[in-house]
Order: sequence, then structure tokens, then C-alpha cells
Amino acid sequence: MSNPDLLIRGARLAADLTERGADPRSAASVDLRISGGRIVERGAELQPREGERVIDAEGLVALTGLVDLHTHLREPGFEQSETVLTGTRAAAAGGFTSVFAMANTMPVQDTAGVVEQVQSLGDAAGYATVRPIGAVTEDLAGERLSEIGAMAQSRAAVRVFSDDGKCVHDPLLMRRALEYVKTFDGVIAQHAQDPRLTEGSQMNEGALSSELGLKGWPAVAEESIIARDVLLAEHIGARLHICHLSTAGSVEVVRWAKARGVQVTAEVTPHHLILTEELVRSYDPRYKVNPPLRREEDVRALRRAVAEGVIDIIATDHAPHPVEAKECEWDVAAFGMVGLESALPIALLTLVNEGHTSWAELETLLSQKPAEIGRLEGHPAALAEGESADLVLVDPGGASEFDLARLRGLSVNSPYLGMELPGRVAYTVRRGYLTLDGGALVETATVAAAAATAALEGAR
Ligand SMILES: NC(=O)N[C@@H](CC(=O)O)C(=O)O
Ligand SMILES: [Zn+2]
Ligand SMILES: [Zn+2]
Repeated sequence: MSNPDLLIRGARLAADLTERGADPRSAASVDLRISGGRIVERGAELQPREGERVIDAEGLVALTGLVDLHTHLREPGFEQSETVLTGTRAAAAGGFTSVFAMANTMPVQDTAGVVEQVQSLGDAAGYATVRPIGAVTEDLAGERLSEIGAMAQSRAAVRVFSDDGKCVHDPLLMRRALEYVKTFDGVIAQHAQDPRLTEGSQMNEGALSSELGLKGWPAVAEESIIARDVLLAEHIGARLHICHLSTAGSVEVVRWAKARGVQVTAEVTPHHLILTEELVRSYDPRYKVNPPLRREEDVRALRRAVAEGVIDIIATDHAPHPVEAKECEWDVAAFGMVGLESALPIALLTLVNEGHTSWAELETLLSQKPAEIGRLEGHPAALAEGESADLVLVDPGGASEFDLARLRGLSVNSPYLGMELPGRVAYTVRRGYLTLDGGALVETATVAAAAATAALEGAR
């Protein structure tokens, strides 16, 4: 038994929309035929064949499946917040076909056994390709390197390593980690936060933190670590990735490093492209996040940096937390926001609709470039014949309220509830089968069976 063939009719390809501000309808409409997990035909006016499921994509924009380089799936250890299954369902609802799962689980993803377990859970669920990230240091303690080589050589073939949630603070350990991953083309993804400069910090440092009586989190705590690490990466000749960059100053450091030819890439989260520290006035812990929401000037600088290509990718930093950890006083609340289901709408709102990027650039930011940084194998380079059928169809149109029904994971700590947001993900196709069908998640058992079939067919 193979998965049903699909015929997508009348889509506009993001890749054809290279001009900023272009109306999606200005691109030619394209049909895609999908069989055996791959795009087998691309053209106009393709005729349906027997047994094929026809998807009417009139008015929809097609992108290669979104790839999140920074997702917290919380399993093993924090299954009350999220599991691999629930997190990848949220991913599919958001248009993602692959996610990189951060290492701050319990036990930590610091051994071949744990990363293989996380990868297997993802394979079995089938909603998205799960690529585990390995911890840089044992138990994220920042003292000894974890078994990086064993994780790289394991079945999970880990290429991205991060202590995210914590900064690799010791410069010698950072140096050794960069040297190690260089041997197999891996990358260190740094959570840039000097721990000494941010002890007890609760929000961005500035006039507002004084006014609100909350301990400040200075921009320099982020910028100084980025500056040190780009110099180390240059010295070693290794790849460095900066997680959730959040200040105008960080942009300048990365710009400088790139001009020198340092192999550095940077990510920004959707929330740092739209929300500012002003929201903290409410003392609503939904706005408590690491790194903290910054100033209006920072938000503007981050958008510009995306437009200029100084920032390479958008990553969600989907950080689910249970209600108890968020419905409490600001000081004791957990840091983090969910983001998989809202990433595309926020990117449309802040970048595409503002003319900062084209749809084609959006595909680069949310799909092509994160796949490249993470060395994701089998990801389609384009929606073209012979490529793996991993794609998303988006309705770019009218704003609608982002409500609880839009959140498909276990946790509901979204800062966007009640906001009017543009863009709805209508269909997500992974390895040739649907995970999201007309805005509705395909059933768990159906997806698991389709994934098993696709794996047998060796779709990649
Ligand atoms: N972003 C957050 O505020 N929280 C993340 C950790 C992290 O990304 O640093 C988490 O794991 O909850
Ligand atoms: Zn982090
Ligand atoms: Zn994170």
C-alpha cells in the first residue's frame, strides 16, 4: 500500500514572488502532482488521475515545508508541557514539516541514547521530521563537554549542538566544542547570555525596568557573548549559530563578523520582531521570555537586519509551559512562549506585509536556510520535479482572530491570543502525505500509518 497521490491545483509559488510587496496573484498559477512521497510533475492545467486526491489551491501560496531550527518539544521529562507528538502536531498546524528539538529535556539530550529516543518518537508520530539537537555540555551544566561525537555518529546523526536555556559561558569549553563540531560539519547554536550580567534578571534593562521595579537584563549581556563567540569561531574556522538575537547591538556585531567572513548565522524569533518591553507594564507573565522583549528601536533594527540579510533565519523558540508556570506572579513565572502556530502569521505581518521581505525571501528565512544550517537531509530545495514533497499551502488573506482553537499543542502560553493576524495555514504535506488538511489536523493514527508507509517507500 502506498499513500494516496495528490494533485495540487492553482497554487502560486513563493519562490516566484521575488519582488517585495508583490501581490501573490501576480505569479503564474502552478499545479503539482505528488506520488510516492515526491513531486513527480509540475505544470499548468494538469489533469486529475484516478485515485488522486485533488486539492484546490486557488488563492493559496505554496512554500517548501517550514523548518524550525529551535523548538522545545519537552519530551522526555516535561510531558505536562508538551510531548513529541503534541509539539509536532502544533508544528504541522503551523506549516512546519521539520523541527529541531532543543536539548533541555530531562534527561538532557546529551547522549546518543536520548537523541535516538527523541528521533524515534518523531518518526513514529509522523507529523514532522524531528531532528534532535545535542547538548554541548553534560546535563547542560557548563562543566564538561557531552559525548558530541557519539551523538553525531548515532542513528540520529546530530549536527546541531546547543545548551539553549543556558549559555556556554566557559570560553575554553566553547572553543573545544567548536573544534569538535568542525570535524563533521556541525554547528554550535549559542544561547548568548552572560550569566553573571543577568543574575536574577526579569526584563530588559532600561528606564522601564527601573520604573517597574524589575531587575534589568542588559543588552550587553547578549552582545558581549556574541562578540566573543564570533571571534572564537573565526579563530577555529568553525560554524557558529546565534540563537534568538534580540538587540540592535547584536545585529551590529553579527554584521561586523559576517563582513570579516566569519561562518556565523543568526536567528530571530517572531516575538522579537513584533513585541516590545512596554507589554511588561501589564505584569502578565505571557510576556516573560528569554531573551526579554526589548525596545521599539530594537524591533525596528531586527526587521531591518532581516531585510538586509544580516539575520539569516526565523526560528520560533516554541517554549511551552503549563498554566501553573504562567498564571502566577511575574517574578516566579517561567520564561517562554509557544510559537509554532503563530510564526507564519507574525512573519507575514511584520516582514512580508510591511515590504521588508518578499515571499521568496520568506521561504528562505523559514525553510531553506534553517534546513541548510541544520544540514537537514532530504529537504526539498524547491517545489520542483523529483524533490521530496514537503510543502505548505498558505492563505495569505484577511486577518482573523488568533484564538485558543489555533493552538494545537499542550500549552497555551501564547502572547497573541485575541490579536487579529493575517495568514492561515491551509494544508501541510510531509513526504507526500497530508498532516494538515483544510486547516484541520489529520488524525493521529492516519498520520502515523502514512509516515510508516512513506518510510518503507524510502521517500528520502
Ligand atoms: N525562551 C525561553 O524563554 N525559554 C526556553 C529556553 C530558551 O530558549 O532560552 C525554555 O526552554 O523554556
Ligand atoms: Zn535560549
Ligand atoms: Zn529556546
